[in-house]
Amino acid sequence: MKPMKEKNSHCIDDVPYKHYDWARVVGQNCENIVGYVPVPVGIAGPIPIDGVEYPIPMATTEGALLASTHRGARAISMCGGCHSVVLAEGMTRAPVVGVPTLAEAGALAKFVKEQFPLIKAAFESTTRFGKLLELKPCVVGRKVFLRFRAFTGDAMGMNMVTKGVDKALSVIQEHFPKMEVLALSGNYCTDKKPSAINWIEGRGKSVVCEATVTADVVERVLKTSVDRLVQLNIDKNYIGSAMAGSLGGFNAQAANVVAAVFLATGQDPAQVVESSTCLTSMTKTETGDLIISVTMPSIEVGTVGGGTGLQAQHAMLEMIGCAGANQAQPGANSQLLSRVVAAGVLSAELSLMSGLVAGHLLSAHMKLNRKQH
Ligand SMILES: CC(C)(COP(=O)([O-])OP(=O)([O-])OC[C@H]1O[C@@H](n2cnc3c(N)ncnc32)[C@H](O)[C@@H]1OP(=O)([O-])[O-])[C@@H](O)C(=O)NCCC(=O)NCCSC(=O)C[C@@](C)(O)CC(=O)[O-]
Ligand SMILES: NC(=O)C1=CN([C@@H]2O[C@H](COP(=O)(O)OP(=O)(O)OC[C@H]3O[C@@H](n4cnc5c(N)ncnc54)[C@H](OP(=O)(O)O)[C@@H]3O)[C@@H](O)[C@H]2O)C=CC1
Repeated sequence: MKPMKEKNSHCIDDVPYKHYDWARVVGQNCENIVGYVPVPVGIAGPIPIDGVEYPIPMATTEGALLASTHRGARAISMCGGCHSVVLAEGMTRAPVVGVPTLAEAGALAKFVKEQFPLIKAAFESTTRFGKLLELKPCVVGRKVFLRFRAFTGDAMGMNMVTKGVDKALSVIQEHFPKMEVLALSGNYCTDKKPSAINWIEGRGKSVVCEATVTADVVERVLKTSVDRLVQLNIDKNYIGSAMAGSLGGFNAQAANVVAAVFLATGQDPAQVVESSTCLTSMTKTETGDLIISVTMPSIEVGTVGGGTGLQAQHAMLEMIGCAGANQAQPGANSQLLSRVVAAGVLSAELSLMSGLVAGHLLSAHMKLNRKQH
């Protein structure tokens, strides 16, 4: 396959297109191709996560972001690393269907709960790896939203789940012949939009990551104090975000790391919306050290499918040690990637919050994020 370079060459001469594996791209990743847009990629860390060191690959054009994440990772590493827990996982898809009466809407909601095994079997007949975990109905007048939640192994799972849902709906329709599928996605999923449902119930991987950073390292590496960090976390990430009416934005810069790791590892960049919802917590221990954690209920990542098979993105996943499908334990690779994302966010939160307390944000960005003319 040759890209459409010649056709549009009057305006896209500077867009590179050579030396790219187009055969892999076509039919999976892009249409109307004119080339590719190179984005610089760097590596923060490594950072020990649950006793093993991992690099954090990040693609970005924001100078100071890698330096900041690296500093946070270094401070955490000096104190023994971080710990993570994947609390839950499950990709969701919620079609909206219409029925002729409210009574039928109620009956449908009851049916999907009572006949879950039947629906699960239909869903799982479409995939080797997908496992339907839950089906939550939401009745609004004569419309019913059906939020399917499934384990998707090492895939992020949107195609997989949508395929399974389509099949499940055809089985439900046999029992509700007047049911009309209005759309395979009814926004109650919720994919690529801010929503309280993902923040409260989770989507993709729900991960918490924590580290204890000694007061000495806070002072030497981060140039601030535990007390000042804890206080700013309350003022900025809790009170400031509350006053702004924030939805899952109780953090300083989670989206910075999520976006950069997503680009570097072939994730769907639009899912940064919900994947970067995060609450950053900071407390002081009895011995005066800092406990910092990030709680991230909807990290949507995969190590197979999407852009994860592209050469450079695959190489980044290989470097972490989670490329492709985990044959021994499907899902273990994508879980590891979600923990690396959370550890990167933890590092960046620690460093930016320290930079803000110390008054270094502007000077760091003037030095690393703007060319001196
Ligand atoms: C820039 C630093 C790290 C300097 O930090 P520093 O403490 O002055 O630097 P240092 O020279 O003393 O070095 C300390 C460690 O930082 C790292 N480090 C230091 N410099 C580099 C570098 N050039 N390249 C790579 N790593 C670097 C490195 O790990 C080093 O240790 P070493 O390994 O040398 O022993 C610090 O001032 C900082 O982190 N500032 C905050 C900047 C930041 O977080 N920017 C992120 C984007 S802000 C944004 O987009 C979101 C925002 C702000 O709008 C959100 C909001 O509303 O809050
Ligand atoms: N359809 C939609 O509505 C949306 C699609 N997307 C896009 O969907 C794509 C991602 O979809 P996704 O389903 O993740 O990927 P793919 O569509 O690439 O499908 C991945 C498939 O890989 C197979 N597979 C092999 N090994 C494993 C393993 N260990 N674990 C899991 N699956 C394995 C599975 O096949 P099998 O199931 O046959 O067993 C799985 O369905 C991205 O490009 C994203 O941008 C994003 C948002 C919405």
